[in-house]
Amino acid sequence: MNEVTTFSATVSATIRDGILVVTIDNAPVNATSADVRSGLEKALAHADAAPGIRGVVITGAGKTFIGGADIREFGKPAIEPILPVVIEKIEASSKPVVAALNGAALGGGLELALACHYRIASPSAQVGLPEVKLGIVPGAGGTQRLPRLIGVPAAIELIASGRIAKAKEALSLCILDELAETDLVDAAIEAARRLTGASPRKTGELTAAPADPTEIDKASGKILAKARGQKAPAEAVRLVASSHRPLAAGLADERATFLTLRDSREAAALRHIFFAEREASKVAGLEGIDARPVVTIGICGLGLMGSGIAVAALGAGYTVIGLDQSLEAAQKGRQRIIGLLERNLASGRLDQAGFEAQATRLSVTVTDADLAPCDLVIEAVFDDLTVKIDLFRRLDKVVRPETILATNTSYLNPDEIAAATAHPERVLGLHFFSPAHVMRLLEVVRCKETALDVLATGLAVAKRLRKLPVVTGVTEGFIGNRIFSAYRREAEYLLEDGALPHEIDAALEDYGFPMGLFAVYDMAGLEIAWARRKRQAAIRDPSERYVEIADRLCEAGRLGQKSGRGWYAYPDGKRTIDPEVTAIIEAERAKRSIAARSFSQDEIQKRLLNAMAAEGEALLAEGIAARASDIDLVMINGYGFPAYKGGPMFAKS
Ligand SMILES: CCCCCCCCCCCCC[C@H](O)CC(=O)SCCNC(=O)CCNC(=O)[C@H](O)C(C)(C)COP(=O)(O)OP(=O)(O)OC[C@H]1O[C@@H](n2cnc3c(N)ncnc32)[C@H](O)[C@@H]1OP(=O)(O)O
Ligand SMILES: NC(=O)c1ccc[n+]([C@@H]2O[C@H](COP(=O)([O-])OP(=O)(O)OC[C@H]3O[C@@H](n4cnc5c(N)ncnc54)[C@H](O)[C@@H]3O)[C@@H](O)[C@H]2O)c1
Repeated sequence: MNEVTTFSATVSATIRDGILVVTIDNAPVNATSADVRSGLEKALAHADAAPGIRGVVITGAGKTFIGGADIREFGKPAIEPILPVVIEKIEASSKPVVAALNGAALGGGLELALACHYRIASPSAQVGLPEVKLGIVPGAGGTQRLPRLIGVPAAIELIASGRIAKAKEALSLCILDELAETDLVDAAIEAARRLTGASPRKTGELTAAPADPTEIDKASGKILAKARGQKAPAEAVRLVASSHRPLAAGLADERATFLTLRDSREAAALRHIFFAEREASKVAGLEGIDARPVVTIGICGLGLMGSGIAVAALGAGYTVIGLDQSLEAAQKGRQRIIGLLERNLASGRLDQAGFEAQATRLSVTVTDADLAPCDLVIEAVFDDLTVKIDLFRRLDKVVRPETILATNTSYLNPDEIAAATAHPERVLGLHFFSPAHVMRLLEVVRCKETALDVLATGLAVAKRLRKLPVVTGVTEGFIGNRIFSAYRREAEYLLEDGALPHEIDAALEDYGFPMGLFAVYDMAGLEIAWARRKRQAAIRDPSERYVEIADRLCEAGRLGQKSGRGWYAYPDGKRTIDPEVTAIIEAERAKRSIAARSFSQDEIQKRLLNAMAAEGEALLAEGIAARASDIDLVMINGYGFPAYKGGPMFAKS
């Protein structure tokens, strides 16, 4: 058994065939924390001083090589040695240093590997510089070394997008030198021995050929357009595009840029979201509670939502049994689902074998009894309480006692649905967002009676569906639609008070929303909200301010884009300010004797953000939302709130 040398709590090494094999073991993702950096520095010094050591291999314990710098250290005083110093020592080593990527090499992890003299990876490894997703740029040489290896255009695309590349692509890009078909560390030791005595391959000594502006624009154009309003991607492009400079100058510029961005509000917001996403599935009281096994999912109602949910479930490996109310509807639903699978096949998201496997796991029926094998049944039938209650009572008779029943309702009360069944403890809400096979957000609705293991199962299914689950209590509209309603109400107050739809939409788009509220309304259609307002008219609180402008539009047949007119006119499909709408708004103001005034974009943004945050505070006070960051996740992932602003609760703080 080779003797183990410990250099720090998280860095140890053994010597094999004259090669020092250094292992980073810093759960959960081998982030380059201060202890890791210190251990690596000592290991390098040890190798340098030991005549019997001819080379070094650096690898990670567990399933990750290095998940990046330790994000939790950001915003705290730097602890020496800083990562760039460790990386420079690797590159300057007189003995060959080989990176053995046993898993993901991301951010600082890839930057460390780029400074090694050879990079070998397991076929399952992934590489990337995702720093822009945290509002920063690579700060340990990535913007300077990567283009020296793969060229400026390819480096711009990877760094400005922050995307992750699989091992095969990384090899083809020359980020990696070799894929280990056998034991990774054995192959890395062999590589280190081959490099012993040869002149070291120092990435930093390569020269990045200058790229011409057209190449730079081609590599960055779409990425920067999509990242509208964010600083980091543009800074990444600038740093990579100027990587033909001497290395020292490029590294200095990169570090200064990294530090500026790291301390920005945008980076703080994106770090907030990074950790919020991981917090959201941690529900108090579920520790040690096992989820029930789910293999077969029933989906009742194969319309817009049900078909999307079916595609998501098939893609996650579940068997799906779809039920609709007639053979025609069931067949139509099946066709809709197969059509979506065929789109995935055509786009390359699915290969032929995958398509056939998923299609084989789908069956549709009109017979309740065919749902007997289901471990979970999700209903997505008409949003009518009687229909849903009747369905759940029918399901009670055919599924097993441990089968979980979930409702996808947007606005009905899941507690009322649960109360109508024989086993309310097995009922919860799974509120998908449309299109259900695309949108990550999934509100997991905890009903009054929902059992803990049922809730745990909902979260486990959400994770397997690659959704972002956020637990909510029962209230009308749950977290997202309740805040959206408050935000819409405030926007309509602003209309009565003097603003116009295009001014409000411009203020929202200036803030970072991809599309303003009224433009979204026209796209979704005004009739659903109108029908709900008419249903609620009888129970509306007369003391509450109610704006009738939207009712006037609907009464005039202005139901949105599909009717050619809504909050805007759409001559030849182009959204256009419509004086008729302005006249309707002015008439409503006159009815209320409101003296209209103009509003600045800042005033509009503040009023709408305050309305969202106030409703969020109410949701927290009522115990509907467990934490403010959950509310931020819902508004970012379900309603277009710009992630780099952190969400309404973060923005308010
Ligand atoms: C005078 C001197 C002044 C100072 C000078 C300073 C000079 C400049 C120094 C520059 C140093 C920076 C260098 C570098 O360019 C910057 C970076 O590397 S930023 C980080 C980049 N990496 C990432 O963005 C990857 C983030 N992580 C992931 O994508 C995933 O976690 C994963 C690695 C793919 C693993 O995925 P999963 O297996 O699903 O695991 P989870 O995502 O659930 O995470 C598990 C657990 O780990 C926590 N975690 C993950 N990554 C990090 C991280 N990088 N830092 C800290 N913690 C991390 C995550 O929050 C989970 O925690 P838990 O919920 O379990 O508590
Ligand atoms: N549309 C959205 O954006 C959205 C978003 C989230 C949640 N939801 C909720 O999802 C549910 C379905 O919405 P949708 O937009 O998919 O509706 P839809 O009209 O597109 O589909 C409903 C489907 O249910 C079927 N159906 C109706 N009654 C049935 C019954 N008794 N048994 C079996 N099948 C029956 C219909 O034939 C139809 O195929 C609603 O509760 C809605 O609130 C909708």
